[in-house]
Amino acid sequence: MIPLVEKFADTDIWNQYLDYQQSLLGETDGKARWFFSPWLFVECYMYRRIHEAIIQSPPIDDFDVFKESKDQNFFESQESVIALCTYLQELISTLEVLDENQLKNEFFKFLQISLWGNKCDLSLSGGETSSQKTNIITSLGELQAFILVNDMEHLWALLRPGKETETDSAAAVRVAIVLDNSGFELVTDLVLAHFLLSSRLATEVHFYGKTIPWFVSDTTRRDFTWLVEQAKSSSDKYLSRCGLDWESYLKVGKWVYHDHIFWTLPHEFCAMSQVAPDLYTELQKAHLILFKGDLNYRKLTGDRKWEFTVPFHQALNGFHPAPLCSIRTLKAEIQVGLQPGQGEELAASEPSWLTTGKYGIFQFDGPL
Ligand SMILES: O=P(O)(O)OC[C@H]1O[C@](O)(CO)[C@@H](O)[C@@H]1O
Ligand SMILES: [Mn+2]
Repeated sequence: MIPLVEKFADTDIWNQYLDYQQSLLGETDGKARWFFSPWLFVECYMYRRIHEAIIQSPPIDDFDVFKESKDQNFFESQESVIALCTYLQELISTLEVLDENQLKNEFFKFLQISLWGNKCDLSLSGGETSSQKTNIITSLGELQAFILVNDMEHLWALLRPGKETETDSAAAVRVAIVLDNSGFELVTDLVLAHFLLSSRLATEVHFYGKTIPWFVSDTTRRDFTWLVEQAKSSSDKYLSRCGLDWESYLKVGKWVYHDHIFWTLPHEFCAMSQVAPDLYTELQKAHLILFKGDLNYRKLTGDRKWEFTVPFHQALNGFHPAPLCSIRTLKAEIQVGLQPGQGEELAASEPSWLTTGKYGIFQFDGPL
């Protein structure tokens, strides 16, 4: 693990972190290196080194090596994307007549769509195609059995109409979504955000993406804008309707896209208030923060070898800008907040339960 040389916004922080990792090693350990240093660190470092190679190579210094596969994932998921947008637009026209229970059911549906959308990342599949080919809405029922931690009720309690915390019905309700993968997963997140606004469960949604190409399929500002443009220019009337709505949400500021270098640093999130206090302050403005995906979960929990039953709140190690929820399919060998015996039982019947993306969680850490 050699220091970064090319001057970039995060170069110094990265090199300090390399020194820090080296300082954790004993005299006989040698240099920090692949297969020896913590996986979270070396894996992030690999993607940052790819970026270093690119920025050292004008005129392709803003080339995104993963762009083509991200775009392909979106195109290959067309049918599912259209099915989702059709469902959403038709639902919106009936929203006024839904009672509270029906609204809650729809909210839960969009949350689950966003959860299973996280199966579609390109890092786990080694860059091989990982698009969504079936209609996810009709599969939600059978997938429910694979949700290991389900705190959706807490999210409802936090956002539902007439919630206890509501003093002024016109008050702003900000939901933050820390994005993960572009392509199909991003569509599921946008559809969820669209539903939140249309149903007035939220008044503004803030998205957080990556400043550089990351873990193959993660969303950058360019991916985000590209996807909205693609939707807009689609020949499908529901998808193009969604694209137009998304564009206008962005224009009027009901949707805001933010990037910050912190998301592509190797630090766990409990270091955010120190390393990126401005971002921490920004997140504190949210009523609820949704963290999408596996890598965010690893960073939330510090990617440590926690016991399965350790409370989520403890694993967060003081990270609590606002009530937050991880929405993640399991792809890495870490999981906290399970019932006693739950992890052991799964391990006995299915040794790869932690890494295949088959299982999912909605894991919530509420108001303090
Ligand atoms: O896109 P996600 O859900 O963060 O998944 C990425 C995951 O894939 C891997 O790169 C490989 O399993 C993990 O390191 C990482 O946590
Ligand atoms: Mn990802």
